[in-house]
Amino acid sequence: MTENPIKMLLVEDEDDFRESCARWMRRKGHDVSTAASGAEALGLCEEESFEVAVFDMNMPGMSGMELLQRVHQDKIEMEVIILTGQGTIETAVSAMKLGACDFLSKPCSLGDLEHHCELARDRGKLRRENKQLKEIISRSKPALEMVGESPVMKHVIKVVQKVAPTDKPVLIQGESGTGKEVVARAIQQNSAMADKPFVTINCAALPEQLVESELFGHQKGAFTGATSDKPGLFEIADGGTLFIDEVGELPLSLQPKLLRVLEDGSMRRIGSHKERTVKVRLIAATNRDLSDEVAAGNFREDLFYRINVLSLQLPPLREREGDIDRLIDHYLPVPWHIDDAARDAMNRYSWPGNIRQLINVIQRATILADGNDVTLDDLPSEIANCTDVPSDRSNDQDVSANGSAHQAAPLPPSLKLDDVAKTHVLYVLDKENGNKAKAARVLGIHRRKLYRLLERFAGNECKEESVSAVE
Ligand SMILES: Nc1ncnc2c1ncn2[C@@H]1O[C@H](COP(=O)(O)OP(=O)(O)OP(=O)(O)O)[C@@H](O)[C@H]1O
Repeated sequence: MTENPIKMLLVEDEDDFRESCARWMRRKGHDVSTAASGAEALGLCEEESFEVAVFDMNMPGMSGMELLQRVHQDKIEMEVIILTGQGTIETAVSAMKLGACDFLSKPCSLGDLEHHCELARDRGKLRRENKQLKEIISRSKPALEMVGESPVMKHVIKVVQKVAPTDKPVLIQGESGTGKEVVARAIQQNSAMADKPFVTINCAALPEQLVESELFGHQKGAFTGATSDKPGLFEIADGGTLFIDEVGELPLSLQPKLLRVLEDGSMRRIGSHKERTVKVRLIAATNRDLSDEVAAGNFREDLFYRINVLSLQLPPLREREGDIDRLIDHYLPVPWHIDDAARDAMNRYSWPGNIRQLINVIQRATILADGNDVTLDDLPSEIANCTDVPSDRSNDQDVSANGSAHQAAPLPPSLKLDDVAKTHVLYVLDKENGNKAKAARVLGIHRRKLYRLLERFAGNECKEESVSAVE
């Protein structure tokens, strides 16, 4: 009995030959399905996936070659061996061109058939792994250095080291730009799955309809535009880690499907009846309070408990004592310097966009500065003119809405609230290079609310324009 059974499909119209091959392969421990025609074989391929298929070339109705063509067209993934009574070089070449991986002439010994099937299975496995690696390389970035020696960050690093070796789901919560993805990668790098896929998806960055197809894949024809079968990220991450960013944005309608795959690893591509099993460690992140979302009915309670087995709260940058200086030194390229006044201003500022914002400010400063010295003049005015006292030195300060110790300079009373909001929203959008999902996260509002605000601002502008035109 083999220790490594092949899941295979044998398509042969001659009943005796088909059944004797199948019996022999089953006795060897392989998982064999049989079909007496091409049409029957295609039906089976819709229900199940196979590692290897053996097609007889000469069958009434659909020939082995036509069947191979259909498999190729429908992008059914399996290794195909063609079996023929008249093994000519030309037929072999045509079959290979159509994607067959091997060719066997009848009569062949059953031992030969098994050997060729094993080779095909191994080749298919390598091909899939190769494809998977390419996907992962194109999606993933190298592990990033976690800068931070503040007591709160030392605590975070300790928790990361504790949770990483388990294969349990982890929920990372924290404001936008605090490094949730960096921490997710650190967890994966310190886990037993470090050399396995790390695949990411950001639910806020994708339209609702696309999230399901990205996560679970789809079958050809499942919806307009589904021109071929596509594996989902759960399949791509199989054996490794899936990082779902902004999990709070996951449409309510999709949440049962996520719960199911987390519970028993089973899932189906959109439009497919075929049940697939995956083993994936989930790391989810959110900049919202998910328990509030549960209370508001936007997030299923059972899913919340499922993903919140281990949780980690990332502190905002303003609460990381001493880390602003470390991050400035880390991100300021050699041979740049920053003067004390600029450094102090950066230490006073409350960084609503956290580390991401700090990196942008440094990049901007190195573009604007003369020579290699960053001064106050090279910082955005809200930082250069910031009069805040850093949170660690301001226990008796007022606490602003975003939790920072904040004493904002009063604005001229003549300003309308809408104008202030518009200026701030457009400023953040500009900072995020027009990326609305990111801007919404920095602003702490839902993406759809940002769209509504932008529409309103655009509407106001139109009204203003038409008013001045009338005037
Ligand atoms: N501890 C850290 N040390 C150095 N760089 C960091 C650290 N944490 C985050 N960064 C950098 O800050 C930027 C934002 O980090 P990241 O994308 O992980 O944040 P996030 O919390 O996932 O943001 P969002 O909620 O917007 O998705 C990245 O460029 C990342 O490399």
